[in-house]
Amino acid sequence: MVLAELGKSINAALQKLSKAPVVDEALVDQILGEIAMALLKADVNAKFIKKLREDVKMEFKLCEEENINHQKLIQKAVVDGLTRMLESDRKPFQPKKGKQNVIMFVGLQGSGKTTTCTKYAYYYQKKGWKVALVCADTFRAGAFDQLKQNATKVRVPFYGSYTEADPVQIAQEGVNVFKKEAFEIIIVDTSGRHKQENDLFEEMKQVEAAVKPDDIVFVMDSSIGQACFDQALAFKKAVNVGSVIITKLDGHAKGGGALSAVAATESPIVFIGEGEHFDDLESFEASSFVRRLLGLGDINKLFQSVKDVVNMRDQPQLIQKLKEGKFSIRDLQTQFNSVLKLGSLNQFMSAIPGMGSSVLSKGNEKESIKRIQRFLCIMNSMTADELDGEGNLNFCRIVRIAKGSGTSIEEVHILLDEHKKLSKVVGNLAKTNLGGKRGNEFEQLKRNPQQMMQKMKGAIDPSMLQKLGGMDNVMNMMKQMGQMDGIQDLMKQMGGMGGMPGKAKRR
Ligand SMILES: Nc1nc2c(ncn2[C@@H]2O[C@H](COP(=O)(O)OP(=O)(O)OP(=O)(O)O)[C@@H](O)[C@H]2O)c(=O)[nH]1
Repeated sequence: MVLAELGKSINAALQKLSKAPVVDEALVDQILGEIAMALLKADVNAKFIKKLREDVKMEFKLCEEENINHQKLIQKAVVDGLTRMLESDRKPFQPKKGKQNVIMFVGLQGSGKTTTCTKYAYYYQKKGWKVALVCADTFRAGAFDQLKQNATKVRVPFYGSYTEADPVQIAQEGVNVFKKEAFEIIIVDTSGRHKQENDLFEEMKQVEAAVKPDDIVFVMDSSIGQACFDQALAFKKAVNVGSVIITKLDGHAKGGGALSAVAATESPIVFIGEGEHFDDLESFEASSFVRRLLGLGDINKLFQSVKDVVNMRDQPQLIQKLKEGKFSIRDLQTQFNSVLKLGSLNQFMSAIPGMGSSVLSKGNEKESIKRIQRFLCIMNSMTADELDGEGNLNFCRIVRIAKGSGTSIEEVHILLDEHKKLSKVVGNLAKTNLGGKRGNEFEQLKRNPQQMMQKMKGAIDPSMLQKLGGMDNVMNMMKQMGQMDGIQDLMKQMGGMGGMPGKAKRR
């Protein structure tokens, strides 16, 4: 069961609450049973599931008599329970600027340790840190070459040896060299090992003693399932693990093992790996993760992605057009090009409440990107008039565009339909004037949620409202947006991105 399926199963169980005429203890027990089954299938440890059931049940009992929305209450209790499971009491290690932070990576063979070391190096290098890599893996033939190639690709200095067989010596020498050169983050990649390999565990302890790391990161492959707990525990017992990185969450991972790793190591998850590229590393925040898992959307992440990629000063014309409710095929083309700049399309899509069902998010990440690329091919085959028009193309033109782009007539129709839907959303949002001439109106509305709700209800197409997860979800988005800086700019951007299935950008 992949993570998205876990989210779907939990949601399906929760939906029953909203359909039931009466929410009583028996129904709650049945729903919790279904959620427990879904979590078990996703490799979540039975002990945690039991605790979650107890917590949710207690929450329900406390409020059973009250006249409140029980579906919301239980959904919140499930979200909170899962979030608590994924959080550790221990604060994640934060490297200190201007200091020499030594980070040692440990993990099982093939867990993605070497790849993750490089991702970690690249992540900090992009943020302006002086980063270096040391290869202390003398166990696996080719490990040094792999790290060397990776380091070269991301232009991070590296240290290793083809001749020296003692990993402890290499680790120590490498760390000393980079410390002298005032590198701020020195990453030590160690040999991968199995739990049973006592010699290698001993070696890991010696490397730890030699380089005295500021943090030890345990890298765990999310697909190893229920074995996670024991494996993580074995590493924790051997060395002072301080952080966890879960890899391969993009694949057919069950994900539940992540919970076990947190419990066994008593250490926080700091990042998750979601692909083989060096920028497929995402900093981890438990509540965002759970909200995305359950398809509830994560508006903070959405805006961060938008802020990361979209420089609004570069798009004044687009913003002006959006204010006026205009959205041409060329605008769609601009947005699709931005989508491809974002780290991950599906991550971005999952941050938009209710957007999981869009044509652009169907299938896996690669399929979605491919679909966008094909849409871009279609748009590249259009004339300037067609790009700047409103998308009312006659059949002859559609046939010509399909032929010219090497796609099909059906695909051109799908693109035009998507564009039509989006233009409608943009038009409706413009009608609300959320980013328009009377900019202060939004400020006033923000202070009056009831009035805001009425305005939004009238302005948004009912089917789009459903896509956005209903009025409550939209209001939640509003609330979250209200707490953010540059809210009006972001609202304008939502006009451009909004409703727009798949506005991710690839860096
Ligand atoms: N899909 C996916 N693949 C990953 C991810 N992280 C690593 N991989 C792949 O997993 C495989 C093993 O990764 P390595 O980095 O070589 O693993 P390792 O733990 O260093 O291996 P040892 O040196 O043998 O211990 C490679 O093919 C990586 O490209 C991820 O987040 N997602």
